[in-house]
Amino acid sequence: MTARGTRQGLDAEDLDVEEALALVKDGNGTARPADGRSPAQREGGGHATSPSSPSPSPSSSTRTPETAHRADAAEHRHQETSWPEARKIAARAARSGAARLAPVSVTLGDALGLVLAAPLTALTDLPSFDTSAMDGWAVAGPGPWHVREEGVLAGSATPVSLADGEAVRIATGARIPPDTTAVLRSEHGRTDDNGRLHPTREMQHGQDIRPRGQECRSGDQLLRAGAVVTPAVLGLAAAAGYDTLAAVPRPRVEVLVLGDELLTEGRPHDGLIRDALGPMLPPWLRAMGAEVTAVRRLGDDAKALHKAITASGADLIVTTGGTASGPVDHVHPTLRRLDAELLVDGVKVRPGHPMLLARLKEDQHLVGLPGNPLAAVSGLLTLAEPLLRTLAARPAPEPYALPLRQSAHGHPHDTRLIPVVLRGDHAVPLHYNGPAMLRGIAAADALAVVPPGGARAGQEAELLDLPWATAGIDACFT
Ligand SMILES: Nc1nc2c(c(=O)[nH]1)N[C@H]1C(S)=C(S)[C@@H](COP(=O)(O)OP(=O)(O)OC[C@H]3O[C@@H](n4cnc5c(N)ncnc54)[C@H](O)[C@@H]3O)O[C@H]1N2
Ligand code: MOO
Repeated sequence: MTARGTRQGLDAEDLDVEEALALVKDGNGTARPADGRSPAQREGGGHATSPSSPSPSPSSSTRTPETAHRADAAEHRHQETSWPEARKIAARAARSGAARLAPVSVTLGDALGLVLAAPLTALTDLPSFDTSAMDGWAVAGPGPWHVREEGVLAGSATPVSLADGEAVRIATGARIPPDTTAVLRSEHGRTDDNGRLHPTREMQHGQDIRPRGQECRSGDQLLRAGAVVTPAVLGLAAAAGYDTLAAVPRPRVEVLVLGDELLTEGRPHDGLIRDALGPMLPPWLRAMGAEVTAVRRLGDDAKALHKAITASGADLIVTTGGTASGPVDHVHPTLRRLDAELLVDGVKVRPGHPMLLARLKEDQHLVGLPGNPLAAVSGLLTLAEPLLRTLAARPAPEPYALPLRQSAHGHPHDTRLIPVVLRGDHAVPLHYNGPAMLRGIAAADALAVVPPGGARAGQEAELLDLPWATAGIDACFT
C-alpha cells in the first residue's frame, strides 16, 4: 500500500482542483513514485517487457533529482496507454489462438449466459405434430357436426381419424386427429337439442391448427454460433430437443487481494480498513461472464504473490492493490520476476491510471487493479471486461451516449470515468466519485466516459452500463 490516503473526504470537484494543482506543480500530470523514479527504474533486474520503449533519459551528468523526477514522470506518462487503446489491447489479448477457450458441452441448466459454440440446429420439426391452437372441437368438413362421445382429446392421446361431418372435443396442444379440416373454438360453437354442433361464425379451412413444422423443420438453423444463451434460448433449445449445448466455457478467474491493512470483518480500527474488493469483485466478475475459482487474501507478501501466480491455473488472474510504486507494491517486481509481458502498464484514465495488463503465458493473463476501490472498478471495466468478454466470445455491447445533465470536470490529459444515474434521456453525474470512494458507484446506473478536458452540460458522453442496472440483480449474477 502507498502512503497516499487523505483524499477520501474530498468530493469530485475538490479532487479536480487538487489534481489540477498537482499537475501545475508537476508539469505533466503524472503521479510520481515517492522516490521520483519510474517503476521500471526502481525495481530493476529481470525486466518484464514494456509495452512501448521509454524515451531516453537525461544522462547522469545532467540529471539533478528535480530533472530526474520530471524526466521519469514524463517517461512513465509516455508509456501509459490511452483509454480506448487499452480496451482494444485487452480485447486483442484474448483473441490470440492460444488464449481461446475450447468449447464444452453443458447441460441446459448450466448454460445461461454462455455463448453458443455451434449453431443451434433444430433436432425436430416444431411443432413435431399437427396440434390444436385452441380449446374446442376438431371438426371434419362443413358443419353441423355429430360430436363423438369419446370425451376430450388432450395431452398425448392418440386420436382416431375423423369422418366427414364428425367432431371431437379437443384441448389446446393436443394432437389433431387425421382428416381434421379445422378446429372450432369452444366460444364459437353451439350444440342444438339433437346434440349437433353448429359454428356461430364463418370458419376457414385449417383454422386454429398449428401444422407440423410451422416454426421449423428438423435441421433448420435456429440460432447462429456466437448467440448468447438467454432464458429464451434455453426454452427454444429444450423445445427443439436439446439436453446439452456446445458452448464457450466461462473464463476462469482467480482474485488475489493484496494489502496487510485489510480486515475481512467488523469496523475499521487502528489504521486497518475493511477489504471492499474481496466482496465486490467476484460477483461483478461473474456478471461479466467469468467463473471465479478462488479469492485469496495475500497481504503485502511478494513471495506469496509469486507463489499464488505460478500455482494458478486460471485464464485470468486479477490482483488488487500493489500496482503503484510504494515500498510494498509488489505487482510490478513480481511480474518482472516471472518474465511476464506487460501489454498495458498504466492507462490515461482517472481514477485507476496505475492499472496494468500482463501476459503471463500464452493462455494466461493478469490484470492488476489499483487498490483504491473506484480505481479498481475503472480497471475492471477498462481491462478485465474487454478481455473476459472476448475470451467468452460475447459480443461487444452497442456503444451508446446520452447528454450530461451537468457539466463534468475533465482531467487535462486523461479520460475520466464518472458514476452517473440515468434520468429521462440524460445522464446525471454523481458526487463521491473520488478514487477511494464507492458511494457514487453504489448508487449509479452507469459510468460516463468524460474525455480529456471535460464535458459541458448537454454534451453527449459515452456510457458504460453496470451489469445489474439494466438486467436486474438476479438476471445477471448467474
Ligand atoms: N508514488 C505514487 N503513489 C501513488 C501513485 C503513483 O503513481 N505514484 N498512484 C496513486 C494512485 S492513482 C492509485 S489508484 C494508487 C494505487 O495504488 P496501489 O494499486 O498500489 O494500491 P495500494 O497502495 O495497495 O492501495 C491504495 C489504497 O487503496 C486501499 N485498498 C487497497 N486494497 C483495498 C481493498 N481490497 N479494499 C479497500 N481498500 C483497499 C489501500 O488501503 C490504499 O488506501 O496509488 C496511488 N499512489
Ligand atoms: O487516481 Mo488513482 O488512478 O486514485 O485511481
